[in-house]
Amino acid sequence: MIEVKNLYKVYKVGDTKVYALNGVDFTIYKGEFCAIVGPSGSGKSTLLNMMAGLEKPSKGEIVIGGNHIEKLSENKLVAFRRKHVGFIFQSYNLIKTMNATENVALPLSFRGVPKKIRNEKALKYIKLVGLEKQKKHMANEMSGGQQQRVGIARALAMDPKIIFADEPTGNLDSKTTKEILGLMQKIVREQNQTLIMVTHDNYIAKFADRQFHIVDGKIFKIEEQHHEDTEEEIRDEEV
Ligand SMILES: Nc1ncnc2c1ncn2[C@@H]1O[C@H](COP(=O)(O)OP(=O)(O)OP(=O)(O)O)[C@@H](O)[C@H]1O
Repeated sequence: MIEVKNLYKVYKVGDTKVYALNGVDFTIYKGEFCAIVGPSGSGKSTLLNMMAGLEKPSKGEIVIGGNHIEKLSENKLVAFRRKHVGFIFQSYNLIKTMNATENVALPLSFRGVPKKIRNEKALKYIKLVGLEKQKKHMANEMSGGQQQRVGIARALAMDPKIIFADEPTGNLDSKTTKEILGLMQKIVREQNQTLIMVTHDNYIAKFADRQFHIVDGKIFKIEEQHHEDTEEEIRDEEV
């Protein structure tokens, strides 16, 4: 699904060069839930932004579904993101004066989907994330965990090939964090979606099928997680 080859991103700060990405290589397969995990400043957001086509690499290749996205023009990148990519943010970014279902339906209206179809679709995904009872609740009448479920439903309703999540549970308590990560695992499995999550937290990264550990702009370890074992481990650990 995504091939990253020999990827570099160098920022110039005054006279010095910051190597935010320093030769990154990996492949992510369709249907995988991957975590990019590393400390603050290690290059996680830079890597995510590059894979999502939000920033251009200094060197290297990013091939998504056969397309070299580092070679696309800005207009083509916008079209690529609209068609293939979904985002889940830490801060949810919901419209406060709209209810849960309307928030999920909104991006579909930008795509020109007729009202009846977008409402049906929005409701389907609201149900999938377990919010049927709250479907008419305004965004600001919901808990953080419920708002993040709406954020997940909103990303999924666009049928993206790839979903990027940047610290998606950053504002949530430990119980809700587990619920949201469990939901993300379940959805990736059921819908055969590809999900890439960025986090600084090793515990959170364990919910992914594979973890890419990054430090100083380099991937130094790729770890596979067998979730039958993880559940035990996770139960024993503090969040
Ligand atoms: N626009 C920029 N200009 C200059 N340096 C940048 C820029 N963006 C990022 N950097 C530098 O690149 C490195 C990687 O930053 P990045 O934001 O990717 O790290 P991160 O792992 O996502 O950190 P955090 O967890 O704190 O968000 C850091 O040293 C940062 O200071």
